[in-house]
Amino acid sequence: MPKVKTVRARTPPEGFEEIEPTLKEFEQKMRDAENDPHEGKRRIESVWPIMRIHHQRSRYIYDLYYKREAISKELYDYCLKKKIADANLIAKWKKGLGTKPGNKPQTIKEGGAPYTKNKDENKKGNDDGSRHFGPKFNKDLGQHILKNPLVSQGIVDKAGLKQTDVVLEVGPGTGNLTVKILEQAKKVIACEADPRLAAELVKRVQETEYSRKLEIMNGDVMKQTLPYFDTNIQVCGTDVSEGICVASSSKAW
Ligand SMILES: C[S@@+](CC[C@H](N)C(=O)[O-])C[C@H]1O[C@@H](n2cnc3c(N)ncnc32)[C@H](O)[C@@H]1O
Repeated sequence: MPKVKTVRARTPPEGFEEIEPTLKEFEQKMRDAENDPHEGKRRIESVWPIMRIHHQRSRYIYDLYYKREAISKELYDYCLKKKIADANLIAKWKKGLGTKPGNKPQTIKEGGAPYTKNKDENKKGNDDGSRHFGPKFNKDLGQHILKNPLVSQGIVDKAGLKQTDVVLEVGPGTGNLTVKILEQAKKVIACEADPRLAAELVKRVQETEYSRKLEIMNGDVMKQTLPYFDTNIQVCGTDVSEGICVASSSKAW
């Protein structure tokens, strides 16, 4: 008698049951976002929340595997294969993983950033034992600093700021763009996730005529209760931007 071929659904790898409740929550949020009425909204406004959840779910898997080392390679691969996590997004984040031994560390060189003023004071050792000036960029936070003042000025000019505007700047870094905004606006609320850079920005502006116009919020913008603002300016290199657009859209956008 010929053998009866049975098709068995592949059971998820071990550990899946631990992440399943969170994945179900994401699934529910995604369904809610998809079913949200779209009337009266621009297409991009309807898509933002969906993209945001898509990013968050991929980030969850990425963090579990690469940062927290909490899931196996098998489970990670399964999540990619089942499109629970977006392989393209993860490839992008992986490129920004911190300094690996042997990689050349990046430093902040831009003029005006206080790191370069006193090189001896700022000398720091790297993971690989080499020396460099200033703190390392945290590429996970998309830290690429605007170096060309003409570019910063161009961004501010394009924003068409009024002297009465309260501007929310997300990710001011060391403040190259912030100082240009401060020249044009009534007030800048700058929200920076990296406390080292926020501290540099404080130092840079204190004792200048702009210090009273600048309010610095320390931390992830997505976790803040944002005060009122008229305009949002951001040069953000991370996946938070869609979320911030959503946060901003309820105000001035
Ligand atoms: C591309 S850099 C831009 C720095 C600065 N705006 C400039 O143009 O020179 C992005 C900045 O956003 C900050 N950042 C990234 N994610 C953030 C978040 N979720 N909340 C607040 N700041 C964030 C980073 O620490 C970094 O300083």
